[in-house]
Order: sequence, then structure tokens, then C-alpha cells
Amino acid sequence: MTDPFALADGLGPEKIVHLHDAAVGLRAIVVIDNTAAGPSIGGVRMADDASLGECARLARAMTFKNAAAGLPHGGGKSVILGNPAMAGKERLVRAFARAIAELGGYIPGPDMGTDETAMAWVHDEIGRAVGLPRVLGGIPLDQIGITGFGLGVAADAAQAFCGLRLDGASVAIQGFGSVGMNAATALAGMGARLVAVSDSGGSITHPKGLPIDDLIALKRASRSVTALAGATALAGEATITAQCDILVPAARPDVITQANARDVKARLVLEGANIPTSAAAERILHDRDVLVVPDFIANAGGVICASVEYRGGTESDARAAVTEKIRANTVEVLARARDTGAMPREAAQAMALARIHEAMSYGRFTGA
Ligand SMILES: NC(=O)C1=CN([C@@H]2O[C@H](COP(=O)(O)OP(=O)(O)OC[C@H]3O[C@@H](n4cnc5c(N)ncnc54)[C@H](OP(=O)(O)O)[C@@H]3O)[C@@H](O)[C@H]2O)C=CC1
Ligand SMILES: O=C(O)CCC(=O)C(=O)O
Repeated sequence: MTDPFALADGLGPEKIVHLHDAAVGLRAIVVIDNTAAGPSIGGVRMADDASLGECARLARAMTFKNAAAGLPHGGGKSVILGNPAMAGKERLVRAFARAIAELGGYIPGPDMGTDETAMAWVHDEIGRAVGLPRVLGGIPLDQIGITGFGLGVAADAAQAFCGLRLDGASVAIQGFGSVGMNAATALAGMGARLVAVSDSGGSITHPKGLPIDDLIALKRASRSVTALAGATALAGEATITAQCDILVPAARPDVITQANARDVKARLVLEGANIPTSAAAERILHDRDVLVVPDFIANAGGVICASVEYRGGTESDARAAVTEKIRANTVEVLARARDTGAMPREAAQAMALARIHEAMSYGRFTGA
């Protein structure tokens, strides 16, 4: 067996819990990374191939994200191993919920493969979840597309730092779920044009612009974007290197790598997905003057909304908080990066770490 503490460092993880219920076929992992600022919030990912390593990296991203946004929450994440389209998903999600009932330091929300309905099942079992349907008093963060909306705010703030005008800019988006489709809508609202898009069925392009409403209608009908008439099909991962001004990864981790970073054509990368870019790839992009707005700054809309919901706020409170925090953080991080020559992620981590360390300094054993 490998060292069970191999992932441990000065921030966490505080708890790693493996959940197994043979009767329902549940195999899941929860990582509570750091709760110095408050109980952790982070999404529940449902995927066949998620791993402990991925879950821990996602939980750490939440620690940074929640701290950077100034939320009274630490970071956590969970994965349920399984295909989100499976029959019997509700049974599995309900079994997961019961298994985390005593893990009070973790507040689950939606992530890839789960949505407000899944959070309603979790809430029904244990009374603890965010991103709930309105009828349960929630703010359905996936349905209202608040993370995509926040990516639009980040893009608006970032354009001045890379000499780009959103009006007329071309955009490629990998993944057309809650984040991807709402980012497309937000960017189109500021004059940008969607020229390439993908989902798990493949990629398509149209240099003159793809019709976002038609693409959304296809997804609502559970079809792939590749079913759009009149578009040109591209190879699977081709959105990453598509000809465009702005690239929005909005699907799985580790899609911009050392192998393809030199082929990225965009001048601005807005990280909608969590951990989409390897450290080496981010360095390559930085050296090529491609501006990257890091995941935990750009895609914080969902968790900011979740935090507002947790405290009984309204959807308009959430939109105001997302707009204010993402705009301020994007400007601060990009200005620090410009002024110091650091990568935006380094500047963002320094900002978040200062807050995490301060929160940790109030803990009982700090300095003992
Ligand atoms: N939801 C939120 O508020 C937040 C989400 N995020 C992150 O954003 C990312 C997307 O989340 P979300 O939109 O909620 O997830 P969804 O499950 O709603 O959508 C994911 C999309 O990615 C597509 N996809 C899956 N694999 C691939 C692939 N290999 N190539 C291209 N597309 C692929 C899916 O295709 P198909 O439609 O065919 O299944 C789907 O369109 C994740 O990294 C998540 O952690 C970050 C912050 C908040
Ligand atoms: O769904 C949530 O709880 C917050 C969003 C999240 O998990 C994320 O930002 O990755």
C-alpha cells in the first residue's frame, strides 16, 4: 500500500474518506482539504474515471477559491465513481448522501455529473447541500449559469490586460454543460463570437460563428453539439488549439498540457474548468504572452453563489456578490502579475495563501 499521507502538506487535507456500500454499488471519495475559515464547500463530481488524486487537487482548488473570494468556508470536494447517465443514479446519490451525514465539515454542491436535482436528493437525505432547486429555498446555481456569468465578468476585467476587445473577439469553448453554455451566452452578450465548441461527443467549428441558442437546444434535448447542421467537425480535443482569441476550457482537468500549450492560438485563457492546465503548460503559455485567468479566480461564481444561498441570500444578492468579487479579484491578480512579472496563478495563490494562513493562525494549535 502506498503512503496514506502522501498528499499531506502544510494546508491539508484534513480528512480523506473512502465510502463503499456494496449493496448499492457506491464507491466514492470525499476530501476535506482545509476548514480554517469555516466548513468546506465544494461540488460532488460523478464520473467513471475520477481518482483520489483528482479529488484532492480539486479540493485544494476549492481551498484557494473560497479564500480568494473571501468566503467563510474552507475547501473540499467529492467524487462518486459512476456514469452520470446511469440508471439508478438517484439510489447511488442518496446512498452517498447518507454516508456523508456525519461529515459536517463538508457542504456538498453540484459539479460535473450532478445538478440541482441531485442536490435535492442529498438535501432530502441529510438536510445539507447547496445549489438546491428554488422550491427548496435554494439558488439553482447550475440552472441559472452563475459560473458562466462570472466567467463573463472575468473576461470583461481581463480584456484590458491583454489588449483584447471582447466586442468582436472569437471564442472556443471545450465542454458545453452548465459552465460552457453560460459562458458562451455571457461572452456573446458582450459582442464575442463562438467559433468552436465541444462536448463528449466531439468538436465543431464555424469561423463565422455558431448559433448558441441552437446549441443549447441540442443539449437540452440530450444531444451532442456535433448534431448541429452546417458546422465542420473537428478532432476530439481540437477546441484547445482552435483559431480564436479566447479559449474557455469548461470540462475535464489536465486538458492544456506541455504537449499542446505551444499550439494554443488564444491570447486569453479563461479557466472555466477546475485544474484544466498543467503547471508546465501554464509556464509555456505565460512565456508566450498568453494571459491565463486561473480557475480559482475565474470560475468562483458557483461557490460565491452557494455561500450566499447557505446564508439565506437571494439570487440578486448572489449576482451582485459574483460581479463584485470576480471583477475585483481578476483586476487585483492581473495587476499584481503585470507589475511583478509573476504568473497570474502565482499572484492569485499568494493572495489566497495570506488569507488561509491568517485563518489558520486563529486555530488552537497554531505555533504550538
Ligand atoms: N457548475 C459549476 O458551477 C462549476 C463548475 N466548475 C467546473 O467546470 C467544469 C464543467 O462543469 P459543469 O459545466 O458544471 O459540468 P457539466 O456536467 O454541466 O458539463 C460538462 C461538459 O463537459 C463535456 N465534456 C466531458 N468530457 C469532455 C471531453 N473530453 N471533451 C469535451 N467536452 C467534454 C460534457 O459533454 P456532454 O454534454 O456530452 O456530457 C459537458 O458538455 C468542471 O471542471 C467543473 O468542476 C467550476 C466551478 C463551478
Ligand atoms: O457546487 C459548489 O458547491 C461550488 C462550486 C464548485 O464545486 C466549484 O467551484 O468547483
